[in-house]
Amino acid sequence: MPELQEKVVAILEKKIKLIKSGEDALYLVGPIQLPVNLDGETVMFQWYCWLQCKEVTENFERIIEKLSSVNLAEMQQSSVLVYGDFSGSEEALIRMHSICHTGDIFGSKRCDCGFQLEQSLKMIAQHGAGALFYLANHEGRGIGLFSKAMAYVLQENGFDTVEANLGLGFVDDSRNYADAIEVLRSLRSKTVKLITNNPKKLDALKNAGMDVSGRTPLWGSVSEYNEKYLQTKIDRSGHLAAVGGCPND
Ligand SMILES: Nc1nc2c(ncn2[C@@H]2O[C@H](COP(=O)(O)OP(=O)(O)OP(=O)(O)O)[C@@H](O)[C@H]2O)c(=O)[nH]1
Repeated sequence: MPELQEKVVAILEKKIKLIKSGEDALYLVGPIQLPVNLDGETVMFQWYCWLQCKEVTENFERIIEKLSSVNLAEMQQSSVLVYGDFSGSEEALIRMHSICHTGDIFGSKRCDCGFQLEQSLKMIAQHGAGALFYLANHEGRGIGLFSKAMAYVLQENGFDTVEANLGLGFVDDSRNYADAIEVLRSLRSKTVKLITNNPKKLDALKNAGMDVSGRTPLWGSVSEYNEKYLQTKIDRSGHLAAVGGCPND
């Protein structure tokens, strides 16, 4: 093996972990220090990214070798930002955040995603220990970005968010949390509290056998742009309204 490659493998081997997920492998790389700007303050998170692969091996050299020939930029990879003593602390707050190109990146006010992303990082840091999973294959509640654009066109023509997904031949919500749960399991075995208004996320964790102590709701402010979207979440998607309604609260 050429000297440069040997050096690369020696460094990376110490930072890669194999996690089995059914028949497949999840390769988790990290922790990597990530200084994040939260309201002008620099908050240090530990960042991990994972890759799902058919090949299950602890010979990480093989995985590293393959990277440059697989066009990973054309695919989606998810990651997690961890704060504090995540494995050891008694109480940890977690957020399973579904990617939202328009809300998280552009700051669109049609949804509450950008607000929830920033706010949950602040809540985790304030709490002292926790993790935000950024789930990159969840765009549009699982329909993908192009289809979400189509759904937005339908919404501009009177459809609500659920009708738009159904009208395009999708189910309302096809998100899967299995990978993220495996990664969570590898980082923490103690109880977690979930930041969400969505009971399906709680169920996904509980059904996978995770020890979930409850949830912390997170609603932003209502505006003329997101009013219908937020109301549809409560009326049709089963989200728990800001006041009452959740036995875990
Ligand atoms: N199909 C569709 N997806 C949307 C729309 N607006 C936001 N999203 C996606 O919805 C996902 C976020 O889901 P939400 O239902 O807002 O919230 P949640 O994640 O289920 O629940 P919380 O944990 O309470 O935030 C992200 O993947 C967004 O890309 C929309 O109008 N149509």
